[in-house]
Amino acid sequence: MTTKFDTIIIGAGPGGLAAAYALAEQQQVLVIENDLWGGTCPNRGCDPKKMLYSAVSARDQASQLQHFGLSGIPTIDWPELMTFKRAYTDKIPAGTLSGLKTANIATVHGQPHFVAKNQIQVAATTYQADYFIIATGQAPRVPQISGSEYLQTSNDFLALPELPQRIAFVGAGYVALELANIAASAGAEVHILQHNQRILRDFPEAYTQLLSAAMTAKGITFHWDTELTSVTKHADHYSLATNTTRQLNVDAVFAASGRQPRLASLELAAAGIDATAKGLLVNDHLQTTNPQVYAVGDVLAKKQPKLTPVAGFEGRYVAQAILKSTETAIAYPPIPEVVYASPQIAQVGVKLADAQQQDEKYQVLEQDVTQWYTFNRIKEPTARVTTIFERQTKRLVGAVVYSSIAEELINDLTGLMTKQVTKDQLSQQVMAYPTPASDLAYYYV
Ligand SMILES: Cc1cc2nc3c(=O)[nH]c(=O)nc-3n(C[C@H](O)[C@H](O)[C@H](O)COP(=O)(O)OP(=O)(O)OC[C@H]3O[C@@H](n4cnc5c(N)ncnc54)[C@H](O)[C@@H]3O)c2cc1C
Ligand SMILES: NC(=O)c1ccc[n+]([C@@H]2O[C@H](COP(=O)([O-])OP(=O)(O)OC[C@H]3O[C@@H](n4cnc5c(N)ncnc54)[C@H](O)[C@@H]3O)[C@@H](O)[C@H]2O)c1
Repeated sequence: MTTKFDTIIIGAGPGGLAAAYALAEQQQVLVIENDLWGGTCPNRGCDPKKMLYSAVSARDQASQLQHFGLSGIPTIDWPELMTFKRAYTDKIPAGTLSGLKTANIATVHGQPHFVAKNQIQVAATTYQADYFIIATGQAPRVPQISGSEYLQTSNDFLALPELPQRIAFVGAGYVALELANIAASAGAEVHILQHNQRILRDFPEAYTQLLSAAMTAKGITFHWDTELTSVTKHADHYSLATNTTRQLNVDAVFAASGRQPRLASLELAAAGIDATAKGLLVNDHLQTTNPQVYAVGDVLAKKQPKLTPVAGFEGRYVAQAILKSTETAIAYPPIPEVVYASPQIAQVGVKLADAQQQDEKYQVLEQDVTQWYTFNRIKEPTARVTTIFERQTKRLVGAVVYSSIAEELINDLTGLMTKQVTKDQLSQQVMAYPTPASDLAYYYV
């Protein structure tokens, strides 16, 4: 049996779904998913992580305000926190599926593979389309070492019914730091094994050092220059051997050393699509080496950060390209990145290291804002904001924020950057006071 659609989308995460809804107004669209409808972000990523983080950030605020009107630091009840998380995540797959059906988008659950340039097969059915969009995202990469079968991933962490007492994370990127912070706040003994001496390699080192010091002060142990070489299971714990003489005994160990594109089993060669270990190769219109097949989201080999809003932006762009309502190359706006630790680190636009190397082009304003009213009111131990301006135009082109309210501030700064708002224009706007936004003019040169 062959069934014909205008566009077939593989993967029902934020990227695939954004494209599906944008196309469905004018096209017959099929979405194929082989796991959870909704994808990583709402099921096993951003959203459940941040539900756990809600309790952590409330606890952080309470501990900062000890002796400033609050006494007693709340404790985190892990099983209750997980029930709170599940009340959200359990509804995602069915809710996503019903949204697709309401929008008249056809759905198939199963494992697809290409059989020709314009045909894909799921079980016994072959589906044909004018266009395809691959939006299959990434999966955690698990190091292939002796005992790797005992390594868990972020998927497992976000579903832990009980919090293990002693936990190790391998890697010191987004996933390791955010989950380690949650585990430590909830009362676990936490170890981070990092193969070099650098956390969050894309963020400025001066800021990441502040974060690793804050996490160390919270009781998290960083094992620098440490590579996990094997995991051995014992009756009631795991022992971790490393390249150093140190051996570590823990109750759970999580691989957080990066993610890899989910492409196996799609049989890309049958459709003439090229990929590397980093993901699908696309041109600046997000077409793969088969021009009828587009790709969006985390599955791309790209320099932009692999984040939910980026996947959604790409999904909407590809829908426009397929509907012929745009012929121009994709133009990404400034993309804010936030690491939800305690505190948060956020950045957007021109990287601080690049700006510092090009003094003739950029003016950098670095401010320790700890004593400013906004941060003092909530007793932040340390808060920093750096803004970067293009000298010639005086335009705000980049920012870095280290604070528990970095997520709000970086969005405000990203909005100003995207709309190219000058200091004079900003002074024409009245902000509610006192709020983080009412400080914005002070971040301008
Ligand atoms: C722990 C964690 C926390 C995160 N936190 C944040 C955050 O705070 N903010 C943020 O912006 N980003 C965050 N991210 C990243 C974010 O989840 C991704 O950028 C986003 O989900 C990418 O969307 P996508 O549609 O490209 O891929 P995905 O969301 O991964 O969706 C891909 C879909 O394709 C399906 N699929 C895969 N292979 C096939 C196949 N062969 N056939 C059919 N279907 C297939 C998958 O099952 C999945 O449903 C986090 C990620 C993780 C792991
Ligand atoms: N807040 C957010 O927006 C958020 C949160 C979580 C995840 N994410 C997304 O998910 C992606 C994946 O996150 P991640 O933390 O898994 O990856 P990452 O790339 O951020 O970090 C990987 C870490 O593993 C280390 N590493 C790399 N190779 C290794 C090896 N062979 N052995 C040991 N360690 C090794 C790296 O030095 C780094 O510390 C992020 O890049 C981001 O796109 C975003």
